[in-house]
Amino acid sequence: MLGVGRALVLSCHPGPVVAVTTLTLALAVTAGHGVGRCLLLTAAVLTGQLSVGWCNDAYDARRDAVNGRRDKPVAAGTVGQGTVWRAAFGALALCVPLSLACGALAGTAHLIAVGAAWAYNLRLKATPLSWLPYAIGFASLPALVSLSLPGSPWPAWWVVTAGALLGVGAHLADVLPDIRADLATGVRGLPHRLGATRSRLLLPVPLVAASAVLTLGPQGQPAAGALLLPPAAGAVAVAGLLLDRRHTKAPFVAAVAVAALDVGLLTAHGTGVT
Ligand SMILES: CC(C)=CCC/C(C)=C/CC/C(C)=C/COP(=O)(O)OP(=O)(O)O
Repeated sequence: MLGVGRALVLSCHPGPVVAVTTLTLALAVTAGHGVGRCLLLTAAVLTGQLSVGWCNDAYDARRDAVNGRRDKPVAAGTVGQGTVWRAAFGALALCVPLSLACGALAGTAHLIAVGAAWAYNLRLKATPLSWLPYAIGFASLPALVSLSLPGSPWPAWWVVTAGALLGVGAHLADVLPDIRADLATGVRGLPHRLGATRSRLLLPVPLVAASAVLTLGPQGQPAAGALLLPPAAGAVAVAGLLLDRRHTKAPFVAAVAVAALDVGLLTAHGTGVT
């Protein structure tokens, strides 16, 4: 039983689940939500992320086994594929009412993103549009947080644009370590089509652009400290790329660190998300 629980934790893509859920909580606090609403938003995003992560591992089990992925519990035989599918649908069944409890528009924005992420798992990750579900997913988070405020205000264009750019960066960073193994099993998303070298060169671009949009987008003169954000984002992205020989997840950790810096800027300057 303990073994199955552990395998389910490892199978849900725990790193991205924790990162995306924590960033959403930080955004919710920044937007001025109370404790109860922060917990509801966090629960909606957590269940969505769990459903996406489990669906990904259950669907990819055969491919992961061919690639000898011992880090994948279903492929390694530690947990049954059916168990992980049931977990994915169970989490999705919780995600729907939790999302809609955040508000009809807010919940719809989040559920479109979760649907796009399932479409990534089942089809889009092997197409030139592999980046799109990530862009939709990350752009939906400020939309969920903003539309869940009293009066359902629309999120500011710059926070949605920055979210979409961070999503594209997260996609490039997530795929980089697996490009060769993916190509061997016929997965040809955008980073695979660009190739490892061009994907590496491209990775800092959306991460720096996201930080620049957040710095320059809000009305008024940006604070002097805020102008340091885009170069800092570039430095973090390049550091992630330089460290990836020793730590394959370094580019993804760098992308998450840039997102955390971006949310930190919003919090520090009280800019909010609307
Ligand atoms: C807010 C929201 C809904 C965001 C979701 C964005 C999104 C499309 C996430 C996909 C996450 C995921 C399971 C990637 C695994 O990809 P992989 O199969 O290429 O990598 P792997 O080999 O490590 O499993």
